Parts: sequence; C-alpha cells; structure tokens
Amino acid sequence: MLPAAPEQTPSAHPERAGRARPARGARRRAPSGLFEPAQLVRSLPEALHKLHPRVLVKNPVLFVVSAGAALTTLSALLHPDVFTWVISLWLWLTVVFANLAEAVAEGRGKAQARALRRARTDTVALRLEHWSYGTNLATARTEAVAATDLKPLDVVLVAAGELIPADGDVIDGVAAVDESAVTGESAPVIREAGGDRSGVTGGTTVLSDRIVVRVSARPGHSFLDRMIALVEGASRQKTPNEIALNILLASLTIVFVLVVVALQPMGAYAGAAQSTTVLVALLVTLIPTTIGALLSAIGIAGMDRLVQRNVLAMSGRAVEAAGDVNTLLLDKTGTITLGNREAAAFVPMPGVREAHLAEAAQLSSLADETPEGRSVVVLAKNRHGLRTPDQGALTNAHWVAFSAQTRMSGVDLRWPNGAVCAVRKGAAGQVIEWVRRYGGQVPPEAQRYSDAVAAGGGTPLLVAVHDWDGPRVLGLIHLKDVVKDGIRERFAELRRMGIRTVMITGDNPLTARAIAQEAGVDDYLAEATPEDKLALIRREQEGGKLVAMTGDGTNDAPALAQADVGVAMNTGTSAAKEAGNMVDLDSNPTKLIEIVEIGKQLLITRGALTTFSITNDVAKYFAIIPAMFAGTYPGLRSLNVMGLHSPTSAITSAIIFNALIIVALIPLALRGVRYTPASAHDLLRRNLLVYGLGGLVLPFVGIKVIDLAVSQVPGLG
Ligand SMILES: Nc1ncnc2c1ncn2[C@@H]1O[C@H](COP(=O)(O)OP(=O)(O)OP(=O)(O)O)[C@@H](O)[C@H]1O
Ligand SMILES: [K+]
Ligand SMILES: [Mg+2]
Repeated sequence: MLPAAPEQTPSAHPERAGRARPARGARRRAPSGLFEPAQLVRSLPEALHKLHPRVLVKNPVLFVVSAGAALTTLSALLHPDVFTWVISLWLWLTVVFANLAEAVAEGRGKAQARALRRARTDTVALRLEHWSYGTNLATARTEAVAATDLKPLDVVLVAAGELIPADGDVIDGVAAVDESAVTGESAPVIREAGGDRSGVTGGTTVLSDRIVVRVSARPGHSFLDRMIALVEGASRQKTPNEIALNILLASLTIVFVLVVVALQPMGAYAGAAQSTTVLVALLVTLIPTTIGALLSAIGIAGMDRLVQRNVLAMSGRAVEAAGDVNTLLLDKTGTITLGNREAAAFVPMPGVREAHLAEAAQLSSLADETPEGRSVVVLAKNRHGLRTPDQGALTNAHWVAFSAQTRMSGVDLRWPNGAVCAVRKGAAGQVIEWVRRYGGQVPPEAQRYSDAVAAGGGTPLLVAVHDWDGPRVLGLIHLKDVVKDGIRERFAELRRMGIRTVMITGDNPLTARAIAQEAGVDDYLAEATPEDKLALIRREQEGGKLVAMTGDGTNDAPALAQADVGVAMNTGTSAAKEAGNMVDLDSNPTKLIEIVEIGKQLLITRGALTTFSITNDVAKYFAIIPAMFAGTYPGLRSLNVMGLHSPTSAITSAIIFNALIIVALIPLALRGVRYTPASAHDLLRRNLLVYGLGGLVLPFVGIKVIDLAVSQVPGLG
C-alpha cells in the first residue's frame, strides 16, 4: 500500500505469499475513511484559492455562476436590500462548495505525495565504468556520482543496506529489496537479473546481497516522480468522456443564458420586468450546477480509489476504458502460473546417458540468466553433482541468449584443440528444426516425450548438441510450473462481469491447453511471439472491443502499449512498466477485476449524478417561475405546488437548495455509487429510477423545508 494513507487495509500480496490469494479486494468496501466531514473544513482554504478567475474559467458552469454572483453583488452594493445580499451570498457559496468538492478530492493525494517525496533519493551512486557478463564486481572500477546525475544505460552497483539510486533493471545478481517506501508493504521482495522480476525502483532499499542495475529513467522522470505527479493530480488531464460531457454542459449553459436574456424584453413588454437578481437566480437554477460542480471530483476520486488498491493509473482514459473492457489478455508464466518455472527432471533419449544430457543442459545454461536457465544449472548440480566447468575451457565460448523469437538458448564452444561444439536447449519445434538444419536425424521419441510433458502442463525443453559426432537430440528438460491458487474462481468472476479471458503464451499448444483448462480461461493462444500478442489485440480492437492486458515481461511491452488498459506488474521489467498505462504495485494479475469495478463505478457515478443534476433542476423552476410572474399573471399561482411563502422566499430557497445539494453530494461523488455486477442495461434502468426520480422529488421536499425557515427571516418573508 502506498504510504501516508492510513485508511488502507493490507491487500492480497501473491508475490510475497507465493501464491495468488483470491484477493478479497473485490468485495472490500471503499475504505470507510475515504470521506469524513472534517475534510470539508480542512479543504476550505484550498477551495477559496480556487476562486481565482483563471481557475474558474476552466469550468463553464461555475464561471457563469460566479459571473452571476458578481453581478448580484454589484446590484446589492448599488441598491442594498436583504434579498439581493442573501442571493449574492448563496451564489458565492455555490461556487465555493463546487471548489470544495474538487479540493477534498485532491486533498488525499497531496498527503500521499508528501510521503512519496520523502522517498525520493539524493543519495550517491556507485557507477561501474565497464560491465559485461562475468565482470568481477570485487575488482571492477567504480566512480561515485550523485543519483540525480544518472542517465539511462548507466550501470550502478548497489549493495545491501543501500538505496537504489534510480529506476532500472537488475542485470546481474539477485537481492531482497525493501520497497515499502513506494508500495507501503514492509515484506521484502526478490529482484533478480534475467527474468521478468528484474525491475527496481529508485528510492527502495537493497536488504541483502549485491546487484548490478542498469538505469532506465531520465533524471526527473522516475517512477516516483510520475507517482507524485499522479497522486497530486498535477498530470491530470480531462478524459475524452469528461471533455464530451463538459462540452454538453457548456452548450446547455449557453442556451440557458440566451433564454434568460431573451426573457427580459418579453417580461418588460408584459409589464413584468425582472430584477437582475431574479434573472441570475433563474439562470443558476436552470444550468446544471450540480454535475458541473462534481464532475472533476468524480474523476479524481476514481483515480484515488485505484491508488487505494495500489494501482497507479497513468491516464484517466485508461480508468474509463477499464469500465467497458470486453477482453482480458493474460500471459501464462508468472501471471496464471506462479512463474518459478523450474527444471524438475532430465529425460534422455533412448541410448543417451542421463548424466551426459545433464552436462549438455548445464553447459547451455551457464550464461542463461532466466529463472529457467538458472534452475537447470541447479538441477544438474543437485541431481548429478555437476560443477561449473573450468573457466579456461570456456574462454572461447559464444553465448546465445534466450529470446522469445528464437525460443532457444545455448552456447558455441571452441575447444583449445580447435574442435567446435554447439549446444542448444529450447522449445521442441525450434530445437528439432535446428538439428535437421545441420542434417541430423531426430528420433520420434523427441516429439513423443515432449508431448507427454506438455500434456501434463509442463514445459519441455529439448537439448541438442552439434559436435564431432554430428547434430543430435540428447533428451529433454522437464520444466514445471504451478497454476496459482484460486485463479479459476477469479476468472469465473470476470466471466460474470461479461469479460472474456484469453491466455497468451510462448509455450507450445499442448502445454497451453493443459494450463488453460486447469486455470479455466475462455481461450488461449500458444507459441505467441510479441508480434502475435500485438496482432491479437489489434484484431480484437478492430472488432470494436476494448482490450485489457496484464503482463510483466519485456516481450509483453508492445502489447501493453497497444491495449486500451495495459496493467504492468510492479515486479516486471521497466520496459513493461513504461509501456502500460497502469502499474499494479501488488503485482497481482487478477487485480484487473477490481480495476474494472472501479472503472464501471466511475462511469456509473458520473451518469447517476448527471441524471440527478438535470432532474433536480425541474423542481426549482416550479419554485422560481410562479414567483417571477405571480404578480402579473395570478393564474400562475396554481404552479406554486409547494405552497411557498412568498416570491422572495421561494427564489431564495431554490438558490439555497441548489448550493446545499452540492455539499450533500460530495460524499457520494467521492465514494462512488455502489456497484454490483449486473448487466449494463439493468444498471442503467436502476440508476434512472433512483437518481432520476430522486432528483425529481427530493428538491420539492428540500425547498419546502428551506422556505419554512427562510420565511421567518425579516426582509425575505
Ligand atoms: N531460458 C530458456 N532457454 C531456452 N528456451 C526457453 C527458455 N525459456 C523458455 N524457453 C522456451 O521458449 C518458449 C517460450 O518462452 P517465453 O518465455 O517466450 O514464453 P512463456 O514464458 O511461456 O510465455 P509468457 O511469458 O508469455 O507466459 C518456452 O515455451 C520454452 O520452450
Ligand atoms: K442548477
Ligand atoms: Mg516468459
């Protein structure tokens, strides 16, 4: 959890717990401390600050109200009377209350930003002058530089007890890291080179061991900087939906301004010319002040609700898109499975000694920094007592790193006597093709054994050599991975929300199918390259679907960038975090369920309050129109259905109600309308009923009550 947010409760933390606890978050109610009346008082100075014309002009509805308030104040100064002063006062209060809504929504973020600022580092970093695989860190030359001077691609050495000076990826070593300064979680996490858990954040602390980090962030553009800007709302931009709604509100406002202006000559002709104060009051009740006041607070609160769940949304647009997501793509390893895909057994081909296979497997993995590669070395050591070969023999080694495109890794060795030997391990299809390319025969067992491992949900890695005996398959490594606990139920929940889940993996179709079945996803895509993932997203989007994607690997980055909602795991590589538009600090892939709920809640809240805003103006016309013309057209008195005391008390009550309803709705705008999984159609009907009807009826009662009080005031009765 983010620091300085005491209301938060600890969240499910699969990475640390070692398994995905079915996060209770989905059912966790918005933290009860999300809104407390004291916040209104605390945010008052900020609300008054926002009375500046430069701020007001950004909100057309509020701008018109403040212009009206200025006008009535002027007329109160020229022709003082109680009515004009009271109306002026309440019009200003209307603007202050509207500002208050925004100020309260922003207030929480400011506290969090203060805590995050403290984590920003001004430490000294040890920059390595050269680094390559195998560099001896004990003797490597380093220079001390200020953390703020680090540039992308700089390589720094960080030891236990030290602050990580900048965002980056671990490229050598493994360490326990305390990320509480950023995530608020005190349990340490493991960060290691090679895999999809290499991302580290500047300002976090290394607890054990020593790691080499390649810096990825430009100065001033670190993750922490972005987080601070985000929670502070500094980088907040209006979303397309907000802009559209704002245009609608502005147009309505202009129309009503014209209507009111045109009313005066007509009224004068009929002998019922109105005072400025009455005309302004009419205008303010006509224009949609409620939603105009609450709109931005609703958006900020939506982002904030995500922060409460430890999700950082880099764009408000992504939060809205989350509310309408149709398809969720997840990668398999580390997202659906635990991700510590480990070598469990060596399976030799007929006629091959297991020790020989193990030796080749180990050789191909010595420089393979992926968790898979490291686990092969460990298994060879544990099972066959194999030690790392003599460095002297390996000086002429050309290491072939694993890539998602080639699906292979290995080494080309040149022995001192000039003989050449190549070893490869990788996906069955690729390794078989490699052997055949050099004219080797592949026994049918190679495919058969691989399929057997895959059918059980394991990942087979074929091992082949090409030496003086020619190219041939020696056997396979059985990699095991485990489907996370409770993930089936979470997918079922997504299905109820109308979201289709698709697993994408670089693994072979048989493994993919076995895991897909066990996890209960709706569909899967196997042997997917990064391009395939991207193409799949584009295809879905062309069909008009909104696509969400969660991932952590560098090979997920293009897809994360293309997805409408791209959630990167905080554990992931910096490429993935850079590409997505949200980061989950808990690295919990099923967090998307909560993200979708929050997105839906945001859309529903905005819809509900817009409905309420428009319908709740109706009652105010019934208060004001009869009051305006009762003198000229006594027949209009029958419209005074509320039986309001007098024209002045009626108009005053309508304006007071119009202002108070904003304050009354601030908690709802911040907390959000309650969301229950239901079809969009049912939700719409329910909301129209509750908020439309509520908006229609409530003001009749409210204005009547206020009128009873107002009519007691001398000068208004
Ligand atoms: N270190 C490695 N060396 C050689 N081959 C590997 C290595 N790691 C994985 N492979 C092979 O490459 C295939 C694709 O791996 P990749 O990591 O791209 O996909 P994945 O992890 O299965 O999928 P995802 O991460 O998208 O869930 C694997 O199925 C395996 O056969
Ligand atoms: K109004
Ligand atoms: Mg992977």
